[in-house]
Amino acid sequence: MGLLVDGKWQDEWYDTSNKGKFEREAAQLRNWVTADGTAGPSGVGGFKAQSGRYHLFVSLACPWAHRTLIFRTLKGLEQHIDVSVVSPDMLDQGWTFDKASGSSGDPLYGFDHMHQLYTLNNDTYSGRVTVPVLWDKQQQKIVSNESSEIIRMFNSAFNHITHNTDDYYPEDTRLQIDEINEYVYNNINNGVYRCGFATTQEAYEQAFDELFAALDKVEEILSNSPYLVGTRITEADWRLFTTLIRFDSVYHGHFKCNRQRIEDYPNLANYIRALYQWPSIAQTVNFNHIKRHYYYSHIMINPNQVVPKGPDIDYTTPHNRAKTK
Ligand SMILES: N[C@@H](CCC(=O)N[C@@H](CS)C(=O)NCC(=O)O)C(=O)O
Repeated sequence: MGLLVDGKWQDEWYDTSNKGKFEREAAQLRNWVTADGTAGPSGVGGFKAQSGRYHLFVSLACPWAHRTLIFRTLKGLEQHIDVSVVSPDMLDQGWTFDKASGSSGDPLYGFDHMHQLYTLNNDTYSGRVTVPVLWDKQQQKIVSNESSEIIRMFNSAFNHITHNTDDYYPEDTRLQIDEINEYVYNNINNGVYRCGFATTQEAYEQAFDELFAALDKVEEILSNSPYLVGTRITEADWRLFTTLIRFDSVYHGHFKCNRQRIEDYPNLANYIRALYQWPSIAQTVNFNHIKRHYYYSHIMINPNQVVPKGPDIDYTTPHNRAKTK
């Protein structure tokens, strides 16, 4: 685990010097692929949607990268955007393309490490080397390393190429989607990390209480509504899903999020199955990479790197949720 400082790799754990709290660094590379190549809400223009031009780098373990894989599948972008998978083991060199430990390798440059891609993009980059990364093969540049924005690009920028007009961020519910995203991000998506990476009892307990209050709240919402925002599935559901699917296998034990499991929430247990069983979604979920990454890479938390065998949860069993697109 480490970061780049002026383009040089340094092996360093997260800084929790603010009262033991884990504070996630904001993603820095924020350009947008758009249908016509004009600039998006941030960054510079010049990234026009074209088949075969962009490459997605992901970890199958990472919940943020998982969002982008889900949107690539939902929006029929598989033939238009290739993917490389990093090894689940993120140790002193950060993410690697080591095929022996489960990476698909780097087909573009044959790099060994993800940080080499970041320094190819900018040889004086300072910051964390995170996945996902959306790479522009034409300009040899990182378009974006922010998953919430990559999924918005995938949602609409390539529609004229794929003719898939499914919309997971519909105009009429954007305000509600943004509002629930913010809440779920702070308390659940990032909330589990705030529990797991806290280095004081106080910081952990605060994150823990906020996490379970938020899970109670989404359980309540889902008792009255098929999805987080009304009757249609939206990006808010997919963003929640990638945390829920890792919860019982990893966050409950490794990150000490153990008041209860997702399986113990009646609505969430059914909802997680409805999303898991959504066409082509199960193939984006890899429990081997998920468990291996967290338990083997976070030596600060699990110094002996032993990966638990359980739990044994079957997400293919029937659920009671209506299926409405
Ligand atoms: N804001 C980013 C966060 C991505 C992120 O933190 N990814 C983690 C993997 S789950 C990572 O690459 N961490 C490496 C590090 O922090 O050094 C996004 O949503 O895309």
